This record gives sequence, C-alpha cells and structure tokens, in this order.
Amino acid sequence: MLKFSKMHGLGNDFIVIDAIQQNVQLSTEQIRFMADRHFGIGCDQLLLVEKSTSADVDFRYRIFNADGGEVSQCGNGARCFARYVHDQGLTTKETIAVETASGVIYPTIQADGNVRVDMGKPAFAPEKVPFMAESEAVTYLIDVQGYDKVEIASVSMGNPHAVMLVDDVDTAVVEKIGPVMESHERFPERVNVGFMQLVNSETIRLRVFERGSGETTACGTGACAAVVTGIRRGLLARDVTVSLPGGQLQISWPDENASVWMTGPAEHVFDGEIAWSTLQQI
Ligand SMILES: N[C@@H](CCC[C@H](N)C(=O)O)C(=O)O
Repeated sequence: MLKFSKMHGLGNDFIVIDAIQQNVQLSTEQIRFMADRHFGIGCDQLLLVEKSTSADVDFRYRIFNADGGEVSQCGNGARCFARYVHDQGLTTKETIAVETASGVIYPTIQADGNVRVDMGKPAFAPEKVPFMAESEAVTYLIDVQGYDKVEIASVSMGNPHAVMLVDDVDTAVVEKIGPVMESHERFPERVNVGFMQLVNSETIRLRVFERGSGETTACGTGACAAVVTGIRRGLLARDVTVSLPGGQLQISWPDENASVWMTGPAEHVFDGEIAWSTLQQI
C-alpha cells in the first residue's frame, strides 16, 4: 500500500506522500489519477517529501499539479509540507530548510500552529518569469483572444505569475480569461493568473486560476505575486492581508531587496492508503 496524508492550506488541497520511508515512483498518469476528484483521491497538487541532496538542507520538496506536470514552487504546499514533516516526526526543528526546484525556502512553525515562510525574492525580469517582452516594465499590455488588451504585471515567485486588477473578484470572469491567459503565447511555460481587487492599501481580495490545476480556493505564491506587483505599482503597503475564497494570508515584502514572507494556516485532514495494484492499472 502507498500511504499518504490529505492536507490543505485555505482549501488548496494536497496529497502529501513520504518518499523517504516509502519507495515512490509515480508516472504522470498515476499522479493525474490520484488527483482526480471523481475517479481518484482528489487534490490540486501532489507533494513528495524526499531527502535533500545537500547537507545543510533538511528536505527536498517536489510539487506536481493536478495535470501531472512537475512545477517548482507552491506557497500553500510549503506550509503543509512543514506541518507534515514536523507532525509525522520526520524533524523536530521549528524552522526547516526545504529544497525546491527553484531554490531553498524556510518555513517556520509558529506557536499558534500557523506557518510563516520565507518565500525568497521575487524576480521581475521577463526572462526569469519567463514572459516574452522586450524589456522589463511594471505592467504590460497584452492581447488576449476574445478580449481587448489586458494590463498585467508579471513576476516569478519561483513559479510564473500574471496579475491583473479587477473591480470586483466576485464578478471577474476568472473561468473565461483564466484558461486563455494560462496558455498565452507570451508565457512559454504557461502561467498562474491572479485577479486582484484592491480594498485598501493593506487589504486585497484575490482569485487565482492556477496553471495545471484550474481555479483554486487559495494560491500562496499567487498571493505573494499579487502583493509584490501591487507594491511595485504604488498601490499597496508593505504588509498586506490577502483575502482569498478559502481564507486569509498575511503577506509582507519589507523592501525591494528582501524576501517575501507569507503566514497562514496548514491543516491535516486525514491519512489514507491506496493499493499499488490499483496504481499499476493506470
Ligand atoms: N497552489 C500553489 C501553486 C501550485 C503550483 C502552480 N499551480 C504552478 O503551476 O506554478 C500555491 O499555493 O502557491
């Protein structure tokens, strides 16, 4: 049997698998099957806990979207990862160094159970996102099929994000523009698409259409992306409450050269197991 835990961060849900104590080799099709909410277990992302290859880092963290594609960063996943390795007794540390495909992040489990994560520095250079543009700008006007030009900001939080301002997230056409933007030709690795409504300089509302998973109830890196691009546009303060459909995150970007800090909950839902014989049929 393959053991897993089901966890979530503000409803952005994960299958978390210990690949240190279990020998885990999953194909893209098997991950897609496990993520499927009707035929499998159901999740937005599947997270693998592995040993790090470097001595000064505690764990390696691999992330797969529901479509089976491996990606390099996940904010809500980082908080769940930290709670998982701590609660399963894989570490006794409160601050954990975690290697991801886009660098090392440092989640800290707080006394109240929330997790605060040093998410690293945002990268705005188009080639880092990657986004096709002649030079770096705070915002860009892009052609979106079926719509007039759309103004976006783009940033890498270890994964690619496009953020647009909307008057009201409740009426924003996330399910229509989201998929078109996700596969926009100017984002060669596709993109996570954020729809940000300003409430005041310290509060935003946000919905995110995630690359490879569709709209989720919350996206941690999406919240970081919205806040840093909002600060660059002169719209937001340095500490912002981000209100997502699944709940709230606190995001802070102390200055242009600093890391972005994210604080929020991570919840364990249940433990389960699935037979390898079932997965072998996929
Ligand atoms: N849910 C995540 C982001 C997961 C990865 C993303 N869909 C991508 O493809 O980059 C978060 O909380 O940040």
